[in-house]
Amino acid sequence: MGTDNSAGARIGVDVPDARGRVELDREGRDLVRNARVRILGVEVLASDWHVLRKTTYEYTRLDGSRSIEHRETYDRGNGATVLLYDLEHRTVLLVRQFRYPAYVNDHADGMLLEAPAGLLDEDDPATAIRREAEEETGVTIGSLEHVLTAYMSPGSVTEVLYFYAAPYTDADRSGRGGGLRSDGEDLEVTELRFDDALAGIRRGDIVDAKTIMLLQWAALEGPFASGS
Ligand SMILES: Nc1nc2c(ncn2[C@@H]2O[C@H](COP(=O)(O)OP(=O)(O)O[C@H]3O[C@H](CO)[C@@H](O)[C@H](O)[C@@H]3O)[C@@H](O)[C@H]2O)c(=O)[nH]1
Ligand SMILES: [Mg+2]
Repeated sequence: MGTDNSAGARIGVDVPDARGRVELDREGRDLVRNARVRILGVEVLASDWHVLRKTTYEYTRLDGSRSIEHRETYDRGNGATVLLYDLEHRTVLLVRQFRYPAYVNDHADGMLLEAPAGLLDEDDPATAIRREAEEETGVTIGSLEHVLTAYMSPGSVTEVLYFYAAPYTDADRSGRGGGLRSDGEDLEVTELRFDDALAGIRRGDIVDAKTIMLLQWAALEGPFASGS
């Protein structure tokens, strides 16, 4: 966390960071829902694109003893994702894109095959996923089904992800997709047979958690469940 040397002001706390944000250290200070947790302090470690905080709290353990704990949390807001499926042709529409965090952590080339997804920004989850599906795949979603909601990495990432499913046909593929070039996005829209996508999980070709969850949901109790 940088400081303004002249006044010792903290960027993103006392003075605006690059995105104009201040008081980023307020998040979580007023949490009282869990009587076993008493928030003692919140420190902003970084505020560039998203926000990394270090929170200190007193925790009452199961045996009644208390301990002081520190947790770093990466806050990039919440997100939404959708499985676009074509029942008649038994296909799904995924996007392939470069994911640096996977690349730096042993993925062969960082080109991950994923369900379309995006951050909510200021929108509600359903509005956000309609926008992202259009931007990333060119599909205009009609009916939309909420499937589940999950914390994807609750040990360190605050994000909650809203999962949806929606049918598509060729006629719904009005745009080109590919994402927003201005945001550095460069996505390849990929239509796969559903069974090939499932096999891709087994082979280790599909390694993105939200995509695996949606495909397994579709096989277990979604549009491609046996008997449906
Ligand atoms: N400059 C800059 N840009 C960033 C940074 N991190 C992300 N971006 C930009 O922020 C945008 C995020 O794109 P979205 O489509 O809104 O989000 P996403 O990365 O696809 O995230 C989705 O998938 C994630 C992984 O499963 C989910 O975590 C997330 O909730 C969402 O569903 C992209 O344009 C990306 O280039 C950063 O550190 N710096
Ligand atoms: Mg995206």
